[in-house]
Amino acid sequence: MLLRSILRSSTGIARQVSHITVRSMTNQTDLIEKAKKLCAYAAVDSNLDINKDKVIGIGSGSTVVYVAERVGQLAKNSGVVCVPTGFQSKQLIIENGLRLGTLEEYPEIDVAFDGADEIDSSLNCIKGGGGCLLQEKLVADSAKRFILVADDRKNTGILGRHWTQGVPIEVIPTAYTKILRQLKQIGGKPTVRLGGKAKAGPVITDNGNFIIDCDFGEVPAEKLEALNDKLIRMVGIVETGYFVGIAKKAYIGKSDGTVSTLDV
Ligand SMILES: O=C[C@H](O)[C@H](O)[C@H](O)COP(=O)(O)O
Repeated sequence: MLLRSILRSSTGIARQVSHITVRSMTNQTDLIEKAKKLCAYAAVDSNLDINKDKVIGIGSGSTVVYVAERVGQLAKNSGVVCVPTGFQSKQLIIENGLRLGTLEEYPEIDVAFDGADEIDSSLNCIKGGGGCLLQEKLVADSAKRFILVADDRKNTGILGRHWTQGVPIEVIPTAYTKILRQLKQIGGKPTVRLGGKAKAGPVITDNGNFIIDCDFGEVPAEKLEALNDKLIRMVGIVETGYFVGIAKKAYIGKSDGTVSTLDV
C-alpha cells in the first residue's frame, strides 16, 4: 500500500518535471525564433533602400525565412529582383511574391542577406550547415554589401567554439576519399555528411556534390585565411564554408528582444 502510493506520487512528480521541461524548452525555442525574426527585420529595415537597391541576394536557412518575409512586405511590387542561394531560397522568393532572378542575369547584387552557423569578432563566419555553401558564397561574393543575420548563440567571437561539427566543405564526389586523407594530414577530423533517416548515403548539394564536415577545433581569425587557402588549393574541393572577410555588418538577435549590430 505504502509502496504503491510512493510509486504513484513519484510518477506524478516525473510527469510534472517532464511537463515543466517541455514547457521551458518551448519557451526557449520561442525566444530563439523571436530573436531570428527581430534581427532579420532590423537588417532589412536598415539596409534595404528600394529606391536604390534593385538586385537583392536572399540566403538560406531558418533566419533568412524572416528576411524574405520582410523584403516581401517592403518590395513586393517595386520591381526589385531577388537572386537565390539554393532551392529553399528560391521557394522563399516565390512564396513572398518577389521577382526571381539568376546570378547569370544579375552578376552584381546590391545587397545580400544571409544567416550563419557561427560568427567571429571580425565577422568571418561558418556557413553551410544546411548544405548551401557554394551558391551562398557566389551570391555573397557578388554582393556590394553582404549582411549577416543570426541569433545570439552564433555570435561566439571565434569559429569552432559553438559550431563543433566542423566547417562544411563541398567536394566533387569522385574526390571525396582523396580529400578525406588530405584533411586528416593537415590535422582535421573530417566526416562525410550523411542523409541519416532521410537518405541512405551522402547528402547531395544543389550542385550535385558531397559535403565533408571537418573539425579543426577553434580557429582564431588571424589563422583563418591561411587555413582556407590551404583547403581551396586541394584539388576536388569546390568551396569551403569559411566566409573570410566578406561580411561587413551583422545583426544579432537576442532572447531579451533586442538586436545588436556588429560592424568591421
Ligand atoms: O547552408 C545553410 C546556410 O549557410 C545557413 O545560412 C546557415 O546554416 C544558418 O542557418 P540558420 O539561420 O537556420 O541557423
